[in-house]
Amino acid sequence: MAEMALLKQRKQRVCDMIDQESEKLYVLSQDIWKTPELAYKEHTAHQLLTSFFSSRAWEVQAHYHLDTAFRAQWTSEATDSPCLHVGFLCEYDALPDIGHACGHNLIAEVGAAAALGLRGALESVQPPRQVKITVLGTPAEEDGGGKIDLIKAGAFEDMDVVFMAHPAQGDAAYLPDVAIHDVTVKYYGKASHASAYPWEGVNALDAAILAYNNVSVLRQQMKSTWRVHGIIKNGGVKPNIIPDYTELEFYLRAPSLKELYNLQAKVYACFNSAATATGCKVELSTSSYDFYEVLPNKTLGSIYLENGNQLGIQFVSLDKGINTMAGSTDFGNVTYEVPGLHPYFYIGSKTFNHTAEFTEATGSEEAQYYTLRTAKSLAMTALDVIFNPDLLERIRQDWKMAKEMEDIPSGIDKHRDLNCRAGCSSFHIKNTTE
Ligand SMILES: NCCCC[C@H](NC(=O)CCCN)C(=O)O
Repeated sequence: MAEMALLKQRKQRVCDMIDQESEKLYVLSQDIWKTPELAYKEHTAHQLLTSFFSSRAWEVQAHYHLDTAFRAQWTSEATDSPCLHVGFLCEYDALPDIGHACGHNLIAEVGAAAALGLRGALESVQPPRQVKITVLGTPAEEDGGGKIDLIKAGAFEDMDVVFMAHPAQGDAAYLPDVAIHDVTVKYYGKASHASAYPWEGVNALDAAILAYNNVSVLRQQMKSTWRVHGIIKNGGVKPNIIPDYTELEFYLRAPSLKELYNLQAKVYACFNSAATATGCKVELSTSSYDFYEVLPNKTLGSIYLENGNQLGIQFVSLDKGINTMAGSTDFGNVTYEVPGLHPYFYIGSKTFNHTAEFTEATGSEEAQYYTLRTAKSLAMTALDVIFNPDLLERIRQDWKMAKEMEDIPSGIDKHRDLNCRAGCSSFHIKNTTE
């Protein structure tokens, strides 16, 4: 009973600590929201966040493996037991033209607030074992996948559990974020005067249209959980010049890597056959890592639900979920490295991510109550893991089982691109350290 009472006290300390910092946390997320920056170019956000932690006596490493990534760390007083390492992730990249329409400014705030709250609780009571808290600033979720660069740099190697949370239309401990593969399709033909001697041309726009229509007819054979969506970025320059170059961009998604690989082969056949039919050359390339699906962790999810319920969160269940199909996130790749939890949280608006209306909602004061409540729930979940060693063992068991369910197709070098196996001619990651 005493232990329970103590834990309750510590959780209250988490909430008090976050409430004490609410003003500064709001300013932090507002300043990020007001200066939307794209993937790998989040220089202002990086500066705001590193200053935020440096001014609170965290050990900060700016430009951590990436120009706009950072690491902030705090370790409790040393005891003789092995250290337990908890990670909180901050995202802060915006979308082109519509700013923070996915609320990554609030993701950063949640990560910062949860870390402050957990540290506050641990400083007020000596934990039974040494605890290290790491806040990782992970740029470029919307385009490229900064977390994967950090995985490859070893940033997650000794973490025991990692948390973040994402704004949405309701609260859910887990949504099935799916695996994704991006591909850019370039067709090369031969220009000619479209009226005088069209027969001399090789029409790259015909190839693009055929490719798009090939995918459209493929849809009737696609599983309902697969997604293929794309745009034509370049369709030619003038009607009287047979296009000698066209460019398309597609995202392919599936609930698992195995299915993504299967889907990719089918869609690549659509692109290649359009080249054959028109006599064009085709080049398939990507500038983003493949994101893996987010592996669920039942134990972490149930602890989070308990803590969220204590704070009055009304969770939606998957069957009545806000949306049983989520998007994709490079947090999925992180869950293959370390047990993780990536809940969704209501921000006071039913508008949809990636819309101008959601941008307004993520910059609103109303979002703050929900954002801080989510941070409290995450930090309280971390406290449960720290003070109940059995939980960590169960979390690890869940993680091992989830990974075994989705053994990555053999021969795929983890966190490289599936393209290597499916005929993609080039794979170049936009990486500011190059
Ligand atoms: N390489 C493209 C990645 C697109 C990621 C993008 N992510 C989000 O919208 C955040 C969803 C959070 N689960 C997507 O289109 O899914």
